[in-house]
Amino acid sequence: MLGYSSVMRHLRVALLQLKVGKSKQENVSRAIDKLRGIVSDHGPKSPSWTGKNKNLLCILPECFNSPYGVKYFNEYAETIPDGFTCNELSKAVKELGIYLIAGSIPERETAGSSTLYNTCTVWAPDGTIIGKYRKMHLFDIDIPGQIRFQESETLSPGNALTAIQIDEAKIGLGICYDMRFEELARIYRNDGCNFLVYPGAFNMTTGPLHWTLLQQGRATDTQSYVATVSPARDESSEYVAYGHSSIIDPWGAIMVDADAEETYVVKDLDFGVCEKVRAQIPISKQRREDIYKTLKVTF
Ligand SMILES: NC(=O)CC(=O)C(=O)O
Repeated sequence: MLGYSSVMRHLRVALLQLKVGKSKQENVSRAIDKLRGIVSDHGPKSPSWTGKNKNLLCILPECFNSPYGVKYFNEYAETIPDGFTCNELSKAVKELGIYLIAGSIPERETAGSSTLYNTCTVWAPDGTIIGKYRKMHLFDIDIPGQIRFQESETLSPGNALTAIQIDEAKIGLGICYDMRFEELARIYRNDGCNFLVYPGAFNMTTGPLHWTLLQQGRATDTQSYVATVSPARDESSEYVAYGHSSIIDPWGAIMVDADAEETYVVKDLDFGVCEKVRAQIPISKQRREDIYKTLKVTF
């Protein structure tokens, strides 16, 4: 019984920090080629498979089929699940036998509609979608002289949380700017999640300051694993992504940081660690909901 539960607690996770360019077809086929490479080196039939894992979960970056910029979203948007990108992903996960959190793509609500979202789809090895999440907090910031970005000029916010179960991992989804909102992570934690996944594309202003700090914060708050997946840094693009796709463990320690170039990283996550941290530092039982609820904010 002990052996069985320890087998089931491990999930192998691969983050693909993809180079994203202007051709949608090339972006999608490049992602799928890279996934083939990951599966051949780290999938269940590879020599590196530990025997502890049941499944391989691969994760793509935010906006992996389109340049990240408000002027591109309408041109690149597709309906889900019948657009080009979803068709290709469905075939790929079936061929490769993997779970896939497909970063995000610009989504058109229905054919002919002008309503667009920044949307993450989650795929099972049988080629079906098992989750869909629309970015809830839009990235609208203005730091004079550094960066102004207003996703709300072309995108609408999603209004629903999405959690999915893969083996022992209960995964709460967010996209990039969502990581700044601790309430979202708290709701996922309260709902039993032990893994938070944020495809993201921070930039060269906010990335060095906040990217790792926020992930460590969310991991420490929720005593969960946190993974982020960014596009690779491309100094020649209009929006320069920070890179540094990472996994943070439930203690808040950095397990892996992919730096800036196109690459992938693979880690085996043991969800027994969440239980240990939660038992040893039992903050979720020590929360003073009685005070938080009645506290009058006077400022
Ligand atoms: N791109 C984003 O959604 C968020 C970001 O870059 C930031 O919060 O900084």
